[in-house]
Amino acid sequence: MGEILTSAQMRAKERRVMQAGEVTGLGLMERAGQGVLDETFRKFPDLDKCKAHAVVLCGPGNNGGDGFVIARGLFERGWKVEVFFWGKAEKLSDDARQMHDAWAALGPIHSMTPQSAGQGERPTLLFDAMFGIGISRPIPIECALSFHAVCDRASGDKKVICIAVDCPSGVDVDTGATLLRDDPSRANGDTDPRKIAERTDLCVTFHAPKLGHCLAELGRHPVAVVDIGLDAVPADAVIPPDGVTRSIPPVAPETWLKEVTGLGRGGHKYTRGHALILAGGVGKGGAGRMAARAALRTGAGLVTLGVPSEALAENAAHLNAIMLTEISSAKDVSQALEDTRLSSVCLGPGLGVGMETRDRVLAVLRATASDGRRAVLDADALSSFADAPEVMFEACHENVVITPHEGEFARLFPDLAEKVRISDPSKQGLGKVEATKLAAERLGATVLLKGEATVLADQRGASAIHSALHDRAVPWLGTAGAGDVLAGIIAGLTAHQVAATSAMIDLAAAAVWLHAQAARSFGPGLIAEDLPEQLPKVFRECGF
Ligand SMILES: NC(=O)C1=CN([C@@H]2O[C@H](COP(=O)(O)OP(=O)(O)OC[C@H]3O[C@@H](n4cnc5c(N)ncnc54)[C@H](O)[C@@H]3O)[C@@H](O)[C@H]2O)[C@@H](O)CC1
Ligand SMILES: [K+]
Repeated sequence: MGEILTSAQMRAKERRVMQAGEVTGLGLMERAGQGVLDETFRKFPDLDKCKAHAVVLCGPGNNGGDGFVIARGLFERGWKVEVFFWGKAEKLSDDARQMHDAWAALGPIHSMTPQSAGQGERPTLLFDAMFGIGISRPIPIECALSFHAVCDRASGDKKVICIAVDCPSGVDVDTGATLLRDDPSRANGDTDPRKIAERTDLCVTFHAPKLGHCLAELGRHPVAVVDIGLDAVPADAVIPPDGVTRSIPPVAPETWLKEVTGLGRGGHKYTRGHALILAGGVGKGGAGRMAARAALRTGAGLVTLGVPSEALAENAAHLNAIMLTEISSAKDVSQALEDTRLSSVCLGPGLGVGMETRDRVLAVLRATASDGRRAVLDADALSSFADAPEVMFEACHENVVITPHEGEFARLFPDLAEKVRISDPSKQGLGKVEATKLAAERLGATVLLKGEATVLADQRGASAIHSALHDRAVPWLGTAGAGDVLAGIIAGLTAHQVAATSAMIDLAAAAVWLHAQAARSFGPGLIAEDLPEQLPKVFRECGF
């Protein structure tokens, strides 16, 4: 699939497929409930050896309808099932009502309160079918407390396995954050009982992951996606292609990588381009050298490191295949870039924060503004504009990518970063994807916001998420200099002539994937210097 949807896109898709007469709401609900059960038994194969006892918490919307299907499915497997319901049967949608009644013919439906839910023996499984993608405000506290009451039942010695139906109740799937009420007595909402996502062991969603499933806040537990028959209508009949956030890597990463980067297509060192990396002064050149090495390992035909005159000797002692040139000022930058064989530029790592760096960035942006050459701005190149981000926005163009971490992002886009911290939708909070898209629009270029979940967006509205979570987690990538290497990989990929027709966001996404793949391939103990050295193995594994 490779697409990540918003809740609105998912609803649009459901409506369209139902209108086309391909499925009914009832059919979707049946498949959804059965799909959750199938995934649960697949992910926890020893369940049949456990005590066959489950609790299902059903809410007032269609998420609750899925819960009644799950209850029936478990009953048919011979499980003891307790169902608690929050809401009124007469207010349920027709579909959920039918599922409610089908369960009522098999077993009792208890009204959901923390007291009632806390009675009895701890079950093996707890299904959270209280609220799904339909919430717009924090969930009732009684529902959250009922969930915890089941988990904390006194009798029983095993931890309850918690399965979230579509999403943990109370989570805004567009942002991945739990919707909380402003409560001054609770600092940062840390102890708000509505944060039930932290107790979730598996989340089973439908058709495609939603944005929040791929972001770190919600993405701490595994997410399974089940097919409920919505592929009958092609996605592009419903959602404009650039409106869909793409999942990186897509289903066939090797083919995608070849297409986007042109790597493995042959050529010689000149067609593979020439990357210029600017490095800092005496004793500050390590970051730039690592970026340069990464650019060379990524396949740039030639790489030149530009350093101030006083740092030439130090760098000469470290470099062999990488060439060295003196760049001591913004004027030198402009002069160097008069050589149009230099096809990409990377600056920021180790450059130092200040006016000098700012002038160099502006010189690069001017020189590359209209000739298709690519520029990567990272680290100090970004922080140098903290006082006047609009100066950078003004000079940026579509062949630029900026690669901030959250701190650098907040320096350039303080208003957007602030909104990402707001979890109350009535106060107009923003998800990380939306914030990155707005930043890219403001910048007129590609923004790559680094993190466990890296979010990319460009000036045309395209977006993508690379989620290094669960089975793709690489915590050891959080090491000094790893960001410098990423900037270098982008410079290497964008230097190639064959990559000239690829959009910046695609090349940046390919770089993020290669970077994480190199870290995964090396494993724990990784230091940034290992990353470029690991790339040949990654390329070999891709079949280049
Ligand atoms: N045909 C469909 O639309 C399908 C929907 N499915 C399920 O349906 C879910 C979406 O259903 P709904 O749109 O009914 O939404 P939800 O079931 O997520 O919840 C919405 C219900 O809760 C109420 N509500 C929302 N926020 C509340 C709050 N903070 N406090 C109290 N009540 C609140 C709403 O008034 C509504 O009754 C999906 O997550 C999925 O689980 C699946 O069955 C697949 C098919
Ligand atoms: K749920």
